[in-house]
Amino acid sequence: MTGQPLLSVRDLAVEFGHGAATSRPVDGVGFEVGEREIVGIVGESGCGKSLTLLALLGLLPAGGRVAAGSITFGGKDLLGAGPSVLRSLRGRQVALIPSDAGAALNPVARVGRQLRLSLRTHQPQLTGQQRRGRALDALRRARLPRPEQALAAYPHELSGGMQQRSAIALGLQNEPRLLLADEPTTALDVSIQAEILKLLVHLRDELGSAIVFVTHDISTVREICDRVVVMYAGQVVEQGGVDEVLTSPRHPYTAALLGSIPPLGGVPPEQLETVTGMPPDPGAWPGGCRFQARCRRHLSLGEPEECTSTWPGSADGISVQAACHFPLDASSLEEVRR
Ligand SMILES: Nc1ncnc2c1ncn2[C@@H]1O[C@H](COP(=O)(O)OP(=O)(O)OP(=O)(O)O)[C@@H](O)[C@H]1O
Repeated sequence: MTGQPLLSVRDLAVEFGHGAATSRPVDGVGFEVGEREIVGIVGESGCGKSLTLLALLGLLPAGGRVAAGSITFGGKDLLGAGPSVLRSLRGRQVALIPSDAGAALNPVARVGRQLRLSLRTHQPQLTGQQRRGRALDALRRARLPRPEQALAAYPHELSGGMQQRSAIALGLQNEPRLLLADEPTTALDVSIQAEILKLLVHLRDELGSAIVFVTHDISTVREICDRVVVMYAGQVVEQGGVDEVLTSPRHPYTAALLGSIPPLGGVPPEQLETVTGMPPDPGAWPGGCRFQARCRRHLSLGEPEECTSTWPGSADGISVQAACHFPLDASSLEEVRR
């Protein structure tokens, strides 16, 4: 990344509960997003990806709080910003594309009305006719086949793919600088998933928006992202350029995730591996490296003491490139893959 990042997240921690019942599902997360970059956040279910995204928008679920860290967007401190500043940023400069468009769209309002209402909130200077024109443009940009009909439709009258495109239109119509997409394709058929991914890349190219893309599927990261942030048990365990991280992962967890998808352009192995075992619970993080109990490298090195005693964490609030005491190189990567 060159120049000032658009978004900088440092040492972010999210907590629930109090006293002995406190849990910290996001624990010291740090990464940056440059203008026009597509950054993928990837990891197994429950590792804290969605909470990280929601914390950026000040939209944590009830009972959740940011317990530490800083979030800077376009040079502005988001955590110190009051609710009115956050409200004006949300939707206008930062927009969220949810995983379940059906739930995100209002079921009792026509799509066109929802688009126009959001435009009225964020761009009150527009006339009614301009709002209608913008709404139609947004649906065209989101590649809805019959945008005029979609404007007049209720969400339930549209297919899942069309609903998701409408939700994307809602997110992009104010031309935000940053789009946050939380598993935007999980509810869709495989062929439609690929189209939506292509659409996101196209929107980045056309509107110049940066995108943070959350997924549990590392193969989609390979398709659309410039950089990747790999999360495990509330922390970032590896981050860097997609080509580098996905061809030469340095953290054993990234290598394990990659072992569960077919290799790019290569012959798929007879059996794809899954990461064996379960991640630890956010209310009881183990000391040292949290992946250690499932780590083949730790086992093959004779269970070194460092792995259980210290976390090779973050530098200056930004998580390190590979948070491992014994990062993989070409030969040890082969070893953990065998
Ligand atoms: N409202 C809540 N109250 C208490 N704990 C919560 C709450 N929401 C999430 N958590 C905890 O935070 C963990 C991380 O949640 P998060 O939704 O960020 O995971 P994720 O990586 O996005 O998973 P998924 O891919 O399944 O969406 C959960 O496993 C849960 O333990």
